[in-house]
Amino acid sequence: MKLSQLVEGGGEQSVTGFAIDHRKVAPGTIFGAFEGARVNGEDYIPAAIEAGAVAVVARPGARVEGALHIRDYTPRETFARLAARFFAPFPETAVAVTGTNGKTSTVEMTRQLWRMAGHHAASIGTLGVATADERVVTGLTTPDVVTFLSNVAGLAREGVTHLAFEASSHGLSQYRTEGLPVRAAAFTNLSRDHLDYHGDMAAYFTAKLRLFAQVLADDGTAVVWVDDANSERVIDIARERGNRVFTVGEHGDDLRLVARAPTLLGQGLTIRAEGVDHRVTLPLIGGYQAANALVAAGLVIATGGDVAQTLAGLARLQPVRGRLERAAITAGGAPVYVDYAHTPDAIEAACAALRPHVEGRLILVFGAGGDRDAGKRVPMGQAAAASADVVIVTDDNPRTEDPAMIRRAVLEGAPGAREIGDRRAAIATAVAEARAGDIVLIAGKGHEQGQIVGELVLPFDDVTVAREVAA
Ligand SMILES: CC(=O)N[C@H]1[C@@H](OP(=O)(O)OP(=O)(O)OC[C@H]2O[C@@H](n3ccc(=O)[nH]c3=O)[C@H](O)[C@@H]2O)O[C@H](CO)[C@@H](O)[C@@H]1O[C@H](C)C(=O)N[C@@H](C)C(=O)N[C@H](CCC(=O)O)C(=O)O
Ligand SMILES: Nc1ncnc2c1ncn2[C@@H]1O[C@H](COP(=O)(O)OP(=O)(O)OP(=O)(O)O)[C@@H](O)[C@H]1O
Ligand SMILES: N[C@H](CCC[C@H](N)C(=O)O)C(=O)O
Ligand SMILES: [Mg+2]
Repeated sequence: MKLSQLVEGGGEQSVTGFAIDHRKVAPGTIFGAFEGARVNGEDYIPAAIEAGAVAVVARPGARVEGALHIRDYTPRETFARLAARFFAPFPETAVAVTGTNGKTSTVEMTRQLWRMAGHHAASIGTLGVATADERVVTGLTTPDVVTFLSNVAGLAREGVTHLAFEASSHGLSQYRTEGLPVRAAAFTNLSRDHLDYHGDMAAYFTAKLRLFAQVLADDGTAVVWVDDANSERVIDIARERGNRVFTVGEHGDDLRLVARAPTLLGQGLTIRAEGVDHRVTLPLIGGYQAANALVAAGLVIATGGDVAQTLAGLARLQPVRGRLERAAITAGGAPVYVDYAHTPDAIEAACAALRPHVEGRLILVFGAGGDRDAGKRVPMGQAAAASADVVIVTDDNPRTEDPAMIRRAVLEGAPGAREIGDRRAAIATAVAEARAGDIVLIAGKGHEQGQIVGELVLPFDDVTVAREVAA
């Protein structure tokens, strides 16, 4: 592709790729120079040009000498749109999911439902880039724009026609997924997280709302979990733009959860759609998993899926890695679950999911991450104290912070809790103390394969450790 084909004023040079990191620039690259949270990418413009950049997308005030300056006050957006034109074509049906909790679960379930309907489907999110056959980990929930668009194009080349991806608030505010037509966008819920990055709840919500205000295609559908206090805002935005709105939940108009009854290994759901009641047994426990399954079904139906077939498919959903995953049974006969709850709301939801199955005590092991929203630590402690019977506070990715200080904040919210910093020892204690009728919940790390201490990632997997100490 020639530069002139991408931008007005561009010359006849060949464009060979896109980069947002000057270290990845090769001859023919278009470089995106953005102000970041850590450094200013504009400082690397000379080095990028030295390495062969033919054009630089940057703010009008940036100094660009020796390459075409593509000027824009929101350079990330322009960069993404140009990159999308370069990387296209993409899968014809792409849908996005945002919300504080439930994105990974929903995109995984959407992919599974599409596959059951015979589509070649993929998902992109915290668990990586996944198709029915393989999974490649990217490290971020919403990868950077170049990684994202090149992967999406790669999926299309492999024959993928249906893609569900997670739109994190960081990803939305950094325009990591712009330029790809989004046929349907889902909202799961909003609660406290990431205020270290966004500052306050209003800014955090605004970042998420951009999915509906700007990213969703003009003729796309907003799929909204209506039983969240913040859903009304999402619906208002979609209506103002003239988008179709598809509501899901106990108060949903399109998929109404009429009844939900926990069974030993799952739950019976009655879902009303187009005036007809569909009864399905979801093979997953917990209200939150029912919610995510319904939103996934909403996305599939909103993009052309058959209602009865899609709802019937819910009965065949496979568990999502690290989300209420049953890891082991203790010698005393208590089941041990691993879950990815790392917000106050998620801790409450994960405990509520298990509560109907607890005859004795719910024993919770969890911690809060370092270099992340410090303000969620006390509320996480409070949620734990209110939802579990025995609470053990431990470490979860202290990163560059002092783990004892993180635990102290969590314990402020859960004064009756025990403190065992070493995560393996904490899990071992919970497992040893559990009796028949109790349930152990290990929260916060889910699928994660490491404990991040300083700059080091020490191998650690809650499921494996639970099995080892329960053996
Ligand atoms: C806070 C945050 O979102 N940071 C991400 C973001 O950084 P940034 O744009 O602020 O970048 P910066 O490091 O200040 O650098 C500015 C610019 O200079 C460029 N640069 C920088 C250094 C250099 O030598 N040369 C160079 O060109 C960078 O590529 C960047 O474009 O862009 C970087 C490049 O794509 C990401 O690697 C980085 O993720 C960091 C590692 C991170 O930890 N992100 C987490 C918080 C995150 O994004 N999480 C969300 C949500 C998680 C969830 O709850 O699901 C996610 O989607 O994963
Ligand atoms: N719909 C929901 N309502 C409340 N809590 C939920 C919901 N879905 C998931 N959770 C909780 O959040 C945890 C993380 O779920 P999931 O990974 O699907 O969310 P996510 O939005 O992708 O998270 P992340 O922001 O880390 O990417 C789950 O393990 C569970 O404890
Ligand atoms: N994507 C989330 C995951 C947090 C998981 C928890 N284990 C932690 O490290 O806080 C984040 O980066 O904030
Ligand atoms: Mg996720």
